[in-house]
Amino acid sequence: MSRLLLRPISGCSLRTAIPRQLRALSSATKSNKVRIVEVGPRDGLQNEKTVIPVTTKIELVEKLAKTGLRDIEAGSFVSPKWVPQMAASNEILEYILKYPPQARDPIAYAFLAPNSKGLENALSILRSHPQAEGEGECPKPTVELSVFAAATESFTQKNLNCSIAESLKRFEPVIKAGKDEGLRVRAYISVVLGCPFEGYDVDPKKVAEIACDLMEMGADEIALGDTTGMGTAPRTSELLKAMKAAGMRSEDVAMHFHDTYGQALVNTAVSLENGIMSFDSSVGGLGGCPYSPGATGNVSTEDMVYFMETLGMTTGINLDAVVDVGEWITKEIGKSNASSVGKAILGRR
Ligand SMILES: CC(C)(COP(=O)([O-])OP(=O)([O-])OC[C@H]1O[C@@H](n2cnc3c(N)ncnc32)[C@H](O)[C@@H]1OP(=O)([O-])[O-])[C@@H](O)C(=O)NCCC(=O)NCCSC(=O)C[C@@](C)(O)CC(=O)[O-]
Repeated sequence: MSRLLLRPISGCSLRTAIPRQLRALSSATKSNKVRIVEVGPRDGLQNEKTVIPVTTKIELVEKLAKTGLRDIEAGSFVSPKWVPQMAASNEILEYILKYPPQARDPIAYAFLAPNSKGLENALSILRSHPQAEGEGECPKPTVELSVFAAATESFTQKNLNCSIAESLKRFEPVIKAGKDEGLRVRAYISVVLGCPFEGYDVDPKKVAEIACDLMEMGADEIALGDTTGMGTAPRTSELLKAMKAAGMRSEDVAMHFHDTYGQALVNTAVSLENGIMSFDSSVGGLGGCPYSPGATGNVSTEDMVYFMETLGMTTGINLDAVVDVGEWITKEIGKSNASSVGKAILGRR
């Protein structure tokens, strides 16, 4: 890895600018198609203190849908007392079902649900709004559900007001009902590489054990959350080895890196080397978890797309279009654009 240098040649398109040695990493993987899950409308906005109008959130989803992204996490059916910013998620889901955003490819819109109440709120909307066909050539969108566990007791208490065991007991019927409804279900595990309350002392075997439990309950995918951004390359590698040793397949795992310590792309490279092909990111680097003090945003989608494409991976995402969305949303909510690639491209225009 350390021998791989990123030196795009000015004036060339990204694909032709990729130095040959950089292709080594992508050719080490089975396919060069990588899945990027945009979490900006949910993880990116949930921690904002000023109320963001639902019209802005919908506009964000619509703009993202036009960039080639095929997975967009659009909201969260959690208690509004716990996370007030996500209170209008019902309106976002209703809008998506009634007026599917214009998109070239089918898009999966994901919503978090921490318990049966969240699930029922989401399902009642899904049942009362039969999904409209996409307009014209636009394909029909799908809706997915995400539950969210954590690897430490302290974080689980702060985030879900219960123990790890209780949270898993709650998720079982949520996952089952989601699957019975024909929905794809993602299961997050937070603080897998560091906890704001318990520090670096997170056992990779415990993470793998929780992952296996969630898969046995019927989850389609495990998203490993480095909520605090405390992950490092060796510890990411150790975690993924523990997942493999527990029988988890790399195709069932997605990585969700926050960039608080600037290690997200290094950890992404380590994950690629371990066969992971699904990564979360947030436009403009928006984000932070309300129950992880000091945690900043996810790695930005702009940086992730640039990183992947310069490795010779295919994302299907129009980088320039994402850069525009990142600049628009950060201005709209009065934040500075946290994407290095976004700022660099804007600076060169
Ligand atoms: C799970 C609870 C509800 C337990 O919270 P609780 O207070 O123990 O719940 P409760 O069952 O006692 O209910 C309390 C009140 O909330 C209501 N309620 C209960 N459930 C819901 C619901 N689903 N939707 C709407 N309302 C709900 C319920 O009806 C009741 O209302 P009241 O009678 O007082 O008027 C709470 O802890 C909660 O909502 N937590 C969510 C916290 C959260 O959203 N955190 C951020 C997402 S996780 C994350 O960001 C990490 C991730 C995924 O990005 C990955 C990573 O980076 O690591």
